[in-house]
Amino acid sequence: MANMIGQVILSRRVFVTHGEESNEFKDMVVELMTSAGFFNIGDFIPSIAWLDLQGIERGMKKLHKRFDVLLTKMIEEHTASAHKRKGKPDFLDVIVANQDNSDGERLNLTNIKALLLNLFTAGTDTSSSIIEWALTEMLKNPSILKRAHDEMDQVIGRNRRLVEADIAKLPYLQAICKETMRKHPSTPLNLPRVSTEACEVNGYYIPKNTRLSVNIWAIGRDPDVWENPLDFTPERFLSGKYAKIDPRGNDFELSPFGAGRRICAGTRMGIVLVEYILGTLVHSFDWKLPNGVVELNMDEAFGLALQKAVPLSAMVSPRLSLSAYAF
Ligand code: HEM
Repeated sequence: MANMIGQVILSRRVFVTHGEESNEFKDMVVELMTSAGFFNIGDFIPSIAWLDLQGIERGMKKLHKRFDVLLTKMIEEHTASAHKRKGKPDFLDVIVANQDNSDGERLNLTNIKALLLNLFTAGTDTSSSIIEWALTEMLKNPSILKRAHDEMDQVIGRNRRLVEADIAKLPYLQAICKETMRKHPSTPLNLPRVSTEACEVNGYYIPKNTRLSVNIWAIGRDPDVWENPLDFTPERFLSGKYAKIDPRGNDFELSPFGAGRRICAGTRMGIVLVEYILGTLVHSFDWKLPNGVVELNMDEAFGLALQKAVPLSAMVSPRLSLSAYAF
């Protein structure tokens, strides 16, 4: 995931091999997302915030230093290879070229590092957790996996891998992604908001400066909105009353990317990443539970992102012709 975002932002994979560095990066993102979701007493009783009773601030500062080393290296390497991208600028080239905007404000190195950190962290853990939950649900419901395979065999066949252009012809795959975003939204409480004015919502008075969270997770499981909300039923998005519901911020029943002015900046990219990577994994492999495992653990771990408490383990075997796996 980080490598795909790296291609867009920096024109290169950020981790060349599956080694220590990429594992460390994943652990750092998970730590950041988990710490960001902690209930920090100091946020609610500001007079004792300086005590940092739970050590959350201390931990975040340590993590910040580790991210800083990684981002500094990425930016230095990008600057050194600028000559190779003449006429083909990437995201970071465009940002650097526009550091001085017309309002007289300047984007400094810290701002640019913060932006990269934001994109890498917001884009990786969110997308990968949806893919992991989708595979888990399919292993739990083999008829869904079979229907997805049948659709892919018809549209793509078994002699090549899925390409992005296939996705538009795979409505069942799209429905699986939507159903996963409904039941397992990767950012369950969205990002917090603060009310700039006092207001009333559904009869509740909300004073000015109140910190508010929208519980996307609960909305996705609300029986007043969804029939059998605890079931995993992608078919609900193929026909009938839910068919037109779209996750891109206009239908509030399903808003895994948030909504409004601060909606996820990577909504379109997130959807494509999830559909493409999940589609490729499902199309390319048969998926089975490891020998001896009969029941899947569906527990959720609390944090800013909704991780599986126990990572998915599965057995995969190839299902395409051998040549389809060649690079
Ligand atoms: C399936 C994948 C993703 C999901 C479910 C997701 C979800 C979210 C959510 C719920 C928010 C908060 C929105 C709000 O406050 O209303 C958010 C913010 C954000 N996301 Fe994503 N995201 C995903 C992928 C990505 C990707 C791929 C990128 C970029 C590479 C990205 C970049 C961002 C950024 C920069 C913000 C902050 C926007 C702001 O506050 O202005 N996200 N995302």
